[in-house]
Amino acid sequence: MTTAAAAPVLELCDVARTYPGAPPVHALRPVDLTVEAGDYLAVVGPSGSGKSTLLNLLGLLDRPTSGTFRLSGVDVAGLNERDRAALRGRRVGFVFQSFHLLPYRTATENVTLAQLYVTPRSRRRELVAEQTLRRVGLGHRLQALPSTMSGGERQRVAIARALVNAPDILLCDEPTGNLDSATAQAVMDLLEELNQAGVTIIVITHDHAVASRARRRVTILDGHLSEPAGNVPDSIREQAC
Ligand SMILES: Nc1ncnc2c1ncn2[C@@H]1O[C@H](COP(=O)(O)OP(=O)(O)OP(=O)(O)O)[C@@H](O)[C@H]1O
Repeated sequence: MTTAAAAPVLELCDVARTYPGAPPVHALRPVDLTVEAGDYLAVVGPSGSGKSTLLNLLGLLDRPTSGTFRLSGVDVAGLNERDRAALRGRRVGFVFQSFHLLPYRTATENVTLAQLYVTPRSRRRELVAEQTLRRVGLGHRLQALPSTMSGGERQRVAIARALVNAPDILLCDEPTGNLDSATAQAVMDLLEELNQAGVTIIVITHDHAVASRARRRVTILDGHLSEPAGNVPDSIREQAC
Protein backbone atom coordinates (compact mmCIF):
# COMPACT_ATOMS: atom_id res chain seq x y z
CA MET A 1 0.00 0.00 0.00
CA THR A 2 1.33 3.48 -0.79
CA THR A 3 1.60 6.06 1.96
CA ALA A 4 1.21 9.82 1.77
CA ALA A 5 4.34 11.21 0.09
CA ALA A 6 7.36 10.25 2.19
CA ALA A 7 5.45 10.68 5.47
CA PRO A 8 6.75 8.52 8.32
CA VAL A 9 4.60 5.47 8.94
CA LEU A 10 4.03 6.54 12.54
CA GLU A 11 4.54 9.89 14.23
CA LEU A 12 3.79 10.48 17.89
CA CYS A 13 4.24 14.02 19.16
CA ASP A 14 3.81 14.50 22.90
CA VAL A 15 1.39 11.59 23.01
CA ALA A 16 0.23 10.63 26.50
CA ARG A 17 -2.42 8.30 27.93
CA THR A 18 -3.83 8.71 31.40
CA TYR A 19 -6.52 6.38 32.71
CA PRO A 20 -9.04 8.27 34.81
CA GLY A 21 -9.51 7.29 38.46
CA ALA A 22 -8.61 8.31 41.95
CA PRO A 23 -5.75 8.67 41.54
CA PRO A 24 -5.43 8.72 37.73
CA VAL A 25 -2.88 6.32 36.20
CA HIS A 26 -0.31 7.97 33.94
CA ALA A 27 0.24 4.84 31.87
CA LEU A 28 2.09 6.67 29.09
CA ARG A 29 3.95 9.92 29.75
CA PRO A 30 4.25 12.42 26.88
CA VAL A 31 6.29 10.69 24.21
CA ASP A 32 7.74 11.56 20.81
CA LEU A 33 8.36 8.65 18.47
CA THR A 34 8.83 8.47 14.72
CA VAL A 35 8.87 5.21 12.79
CA GLU A 36 9.80 5.27 9.13
CA ALA A 37 8.99 2.83 6.36
CA GLY A 38 11.30 -0.17 6.62
CA ASP A 39 12.12 0.30 10.33
CA TYR A 40 12.26 -2.64 12.70
CA LEU A 41 11.65 -1.33 16.18
CA ALA A 42 11.38 -3.17 19.48
CA VAL A 43 9.66 -1.65 22.50
CA VAL A 44 10.91 -3.44 25.58
CA GLY A 45 9.69 -3.03 29.14
CA PRO A 46 8.63 -5.00 32.22
CA SER A 47 5.08 -5.87 33.24
CA GLY A 48 2.96 -2.79 33.91
CA SER A 49 5.38 -0.41 32.16
CA GLY A 50 2.84 0.74 29.55
CA LYS A 51 3.49 -1.58 26.58
CA SER A 52 -0.14 -2.55 25.98
CA THR A 53 -1.19 1.05 26.41
CA LEU A 54 1.26 2.07 23.69
CA LEU A 55 0.27 -0.82 21.44
CA ASN A 56 -3.41 0.06 21.74
CA LEU A 57 -2.65 3.64 20.72
CA LEU A 58 -0.41 2.63 17.81
CA GLY A 59 -3.02 0.17 16.55
CA LEU A 60 -5.86 2.71 16.79
CA LEU A 61 -7.59 0.63 19.44
CA ASP A 62 -7.48 3.53 21.91
CA ARG A 63 -7.13 7.31 21.77
CA PRO A 64 -4.40 9.38 23.43
CA THR A 65 -5.36 11.72 26.26
CA SER A 66 -3.15 14.39 24.68
CA GLY A 67 -0.69 14.88 21.84
CA THR A 68 -0.77 14.24 18.11
CA PHE A 69 -0.64 10.86 16.43
CA ARG A 70 -0.24 10.52 12.68
CA LEU A 71 -0.51 7.16 10.94
CA SER A 72 0.88 7.24 7.40
CA GLY A 73 0.56 11.03 7.45
CA VAL A 74 -3.06 11.03 8.66
CA ASP A 75 -3.79 12.83 11.96
CA VAL A 76 -6.07 10.23 13.50
CA ALA A 77 -7.64 12.55 16.08
CA GLY A 78 -10.06 13.91 13.50
CA LEU A 79 -11.38 10.51 12.42
CA ASN A 80 -14.64 8.96 13.53
CA GLU A 81 -14.76 5.33 14.67
CA ARG A 82 -15.70 4.03 11.23
CA ASP A 83 -12.78 5.79 9.53
CA ARG A 84 -10.41 4.66 12.28
CA ALA A 85 -11.55 1.07 11.76
CA ALA A 86 -11.03 1.39 7.99
CA LEU A 87 -7.56 2.88 8.48
CA ARG A 88 -6.69 0.15 10.97
CA GLY A 89 -7.90 -2.60 8.62
CA ARG A 90 -5.83 -1.33 5.72
CA ARG A 91 -2.71 0.03 7.37
CA VAL A 92 -2.05 -2.09 10.47
CA GLY A 93 -1.44 -5.82 10.77
CA PHE A 94 -1.62 -7.30 14.27
CA VAL A 95 0.24 -10.34 15.56
CA PHE A 96 -0.62 -11.49 19.08
CA GLN A 97 1.01 -13.81 21.57
CA SER A 98 -1.90 -16.28 21.47
CA PHE A 99 -2.44 -16.30 17.68
CA HIS A 100 -6.24 -15.69 17.81
CA LEU A 101 -7.02 -18.01 14.91
CA LEU A 102 -10.54 -19.27 14.24
CA PRO A 103 -10.37 -22.97 15.23
CA TYR A 104 -12.82 -24.40 12.68
CA ARG A 105 -11.37 -22.56 9.69
CA THR A 106 -8.43 -23.70 7.60
CA ALA A 107 -5.22 -21.70 7.39
CA THR A 108 -6.35 -20.25 4.04
CA GLU A 109 -9.79 -19.34 5.42
CA ASN A 110 -8.27 -17.66 8.48
CA VAL A 111 -6.21 -15.46 6.19
CA THR A 112 -9.03 -14.88 3.69
CA LEU A 113 -11.37 -13.61 6.40
CA ALA A 114 -9.00 -10.72 7.11
CA GLN A 115 -9.47 -9.52 3.52
CA LEU A 116 -13.26 -9.29 3.52
CA TYR A 117 -13.41 -5.52 3.76
CA VAL A 118 -10.40 -4.85 1.57
CA THR A 119 -10.51 -7.25 -1.40
CA PRO A 120 -13.97 -7.55 -2.96
CA ARG A 121 -13.54 -10.64 -5.19
CA SER A 122 -13.53 -13.95 -3.35
CA ARG A 123 -11.37 -15.87 -5.85
CA ARG A 124 -8.80 -13.09 -5.67
CA ARG A 125 -8.89 -13.24 -1.86
CA GLU A 126 -8.11 -16.93 -1.87
CA LEU A 127 -5.23 -16.55 -4.30
CA VAL A 128 -3.67 -13.76 -2.28
CA ALA A 129 -4.19 -15.70 0.98
CA GLU A 130 -2.43 -18.74 -0.47
CA GLN A 131 0.38 -16.59 -1.84
CA THR A 132 0.85 -14.99 1.59
CA LEU A 133 0.85 -18.34 3.35
CA ARG A 134 3.55 -19.52 0.93
CA ARG A 135 5.52 -16.38 1.76
CA VAL A 136 5.64 -17.39 5.42
CA GLY A 137 6.63 -20.97 4.58
CA LEU A 138 3.21 -22.62 4.86
CA GLY A 139 2.55 -23.60 1.25
CA HIS A 140 2.19 -27.22 2.39
CA ARG A 141 -0.41 -26.43 5.11
CA LEU A 142 -2.95 -24.35 3.19
CA GLN A 143 -5.94 -26.51 4.14
CA ALA A 144 -4.82 -27.40 7.68
CA LEU A 145 -6.95 -26.56 10.72
CA PRO A 146 -5.21 -24.71 13.57
CA SER A 147 -5.70 -27.70 15.90
CA THR A 148 -3.50 -29.81 13.61
CA MET A 149 -0.71 -27.22 13.47
CA SER A 150 2.28 -26.57 15.73
CA GLY A 151 2.56 -23.31 17.69
CA GLY A 152 5.11 -22.00 15.22
CA GLU A 153 2.86 -22.84 12.27
CA ARG A 154 -0.11 -21.16 13.95
CA GLN A 155 1.93 -18.03 14.49
CA ARG A 156 2.94 -18.11 10.81
CA VAL A 157 -0.74 -18.24 9.84
CA ALA A 158 -1.32 -15.25 12.14
CA ILE A 159 1.58 -13.42 10.50
CA ALA A 160 0.18 -14.21 7.04
CA ARG A 161 -3.21 -12.91 8.17
CA ALA A 162 -1.56 -9.72 9.41
CA LEU A 163 0.33 -9.27 6.14
CA VAL A 164 -2.38 -10.13 3.66
CA ASN A 165 -3.74 -6.62 3.17
CA ALA A 166 -0.20 -5.26 2.66
CA PRO A 167 -0.31 -3.06 5.78
CA ASP A 168 2.05 -0.16 6.34
CA ILE A 169 3.07 -1.62 9.67
CA LEU A 170 3.12 -4.96 11.44
CA LEU A 171 2.42 -4.58 15.19
CA CYS A 172 3.56 -7.65 17.10
CA ASP A 173 2.59 -8.08 20.75
CA GLU A 174 4.87 -10.66 22.43
CA PRO A 175 4.91 -12.71 19.19
CA THR A 176 6.98 -15.53 20.69
CA GLY A 177 5.41 -15.57 24.17
CA ASN A 178 3.69 -18.93 23.59
CA LEU A 179 6.54 -20.63 21.72
CA ASP A 180 9.49 -22.75 22.78
CA SER A 181 12.85 -21.16 22.19
CA ALA A 182 13.72 -22.94 18.90
CA THR A 183 10.32 -22.10 17.40
CA ALA A 184 10.61 -18.56 18.72
CA GLN A 185 13.94 -18.21 16.90
CA ALA A 186 12.33 -19.38 13.66
CA VAL A 187 9.49 -16.86 14.02
CA MET A 188 12.02 -14.09 14.74
CA ASP A 189 13.96 -15.20 11.64
CA LEU A 190 10.76 -14.83 9.61
CA LEU A 191 10.11 -11.32 10.98
CA GLU A 192 13.67 -10.36 10.12
CA GLU A 193 13.27 -11.72 6.60
CA LEU A 194 9.99 -9.82 6.14
CA ASN A 195 11.66 -6.65 7.37
CA GLN A 196 14.51 -7.14 4.90
CA ALA A 197 11.85 -7.41 2.20
CA GLY A 198 10.54 -3.98 3.26
CA VAL A 199 7.88 -4.67 5.91
CA THR A 200 7.88 -2.12 8.75
CA ILE A 201 7.73 -3.91 12.09
CA ILE A 202 7.18 -2.96 15.72
CA VAL A 203 7.62 -5.70 18.30
CA ILE A 204 6.42 -5.10 21.83
CA THR A 205 8.01 -7.42 24.36
CA HIS A 206 9.35 -7.91 27.85
CA ASP A 207 11.94 -10.33 26.42
CA HIS A 208 15.35 -8.76 25.81
CA ALA A 209 16.38 -11.62 23.52
CA VAL A 210 13.43 -10.83 21.23
CA ALA A 211 14.15 -7.10 21.42
CA SER A 212 17.80 -7.64 20.54
CA ARG A 213 16.78 -8.89 17.08
CA ALA A 214 15.35 -5.49 16.12
CA ARG A 215 17.48 -2.80 14.51
CA ARG A 216 16.09 -0.09 16.77
CA ARG A 217 15.18 -0.50 20.41
CA VAL A 218 13.29 1.74 22.78
CA THR A 219 12.73 1.07 26.47
CA ILE A 220 9.54 1.77 28.36
CA LEU A 221 9.58 2.08 32.12
CA ASP A 222 6.75 3.47 34.26
CA GLY A 223 5.24 5.01 31.15
CA HIS A 224 8.45 6.77 30.11
CA LEU A 225 9.78 5.86 26.68
CA SER A 226 13.48 6.30 26.04
CA GLU A 227 15.80 5.56 23.17
CA PRO A 228 19.60 5.79 23.19
CA ALA A 229 20.51 8.88 21.12
CA GLY A 230 22.91 6.96 18.89
CA ASN A 231 20.11 4.54 18.07
CA VAL A 232 17.87 7.04 16.31
CA PRO A 233 18.38 7.22 12.54
CA ASP A 234 19.68 10.66 11.38
CA SER A 235 16.66 11.14 9.10
CA ILE A 236 14.38 10.92 12.12
CA ARG A 237 16.52 13.05 14.45
CA GLU A 238 16.40 15.88 11.93
CA GLN A 239 12.59 15.93 11.93
CA ALA A 240 11.20 18.16 14.64
CA CYS A 241 7.90 17.06 16.13
N1 LIG B 1 -7.99 0.49 31.69
C1 LIG B 1 -7.14 0.82 32.64
N2 LIG B 1 -7.52 1.57 33.68
C2 LIG B 1 -6.65 1.95 34.65
N3 LIG B 1 -5.35 1.62 34.66
C3 LIG B 1 -4.90 0.86 33.64
C4 LIG B 1 -5.76 0.42 32.59
N4 LIG B 1 -5.01 -0.32 31.71
C5 LIG B 1 -3.76 -0.33 32.21
N5 LIG B 1 -3.68 0.37 33.36
C6 LIG B 1 -2.47 0.63 34.16
O1 LIG B 1 -1.55 1.32 33.32
C7 LIG B 1 -0.22 0.88 33.56
C8 LIG B 1 0.38 0.33 32.27
O2 LIG B 1 -0.35 -0.84 31.91
P1 LIG B 1 -0.05 -1.67 30.56
O3 LIG B 1 -1.13 -2.73 30.49
O4 LIG B 1 0.07 -0.74 29.45
O5 LIG B 1 1.37 -2.34 30.90
P2 LIG B 1 2.16 -3.53 30.15
O6 LIG B 1 3.58 -3.08 30.07
O7 LIG B 1 1.46 -3.89 28.90
O8 LIG B 1 2.04 -4.74 31.17
P3 LIG B 1 2.04 -6.34 30.89
O9 LIG B 1 3.39 -6.68 30.30
O10 LIG B 1 1.84 -6.93 32.26
O11 LIG B 1 0.88 -6.64 29.98
C9 LIG B 1 -0.31 -0.15 34.68
O12 LIG B 1 -0.06 0.53 35.88
C10 LIG B 1 -1.75 -0.62 34.62
O13 LIG B 1 -2.18 -1.04 35.88
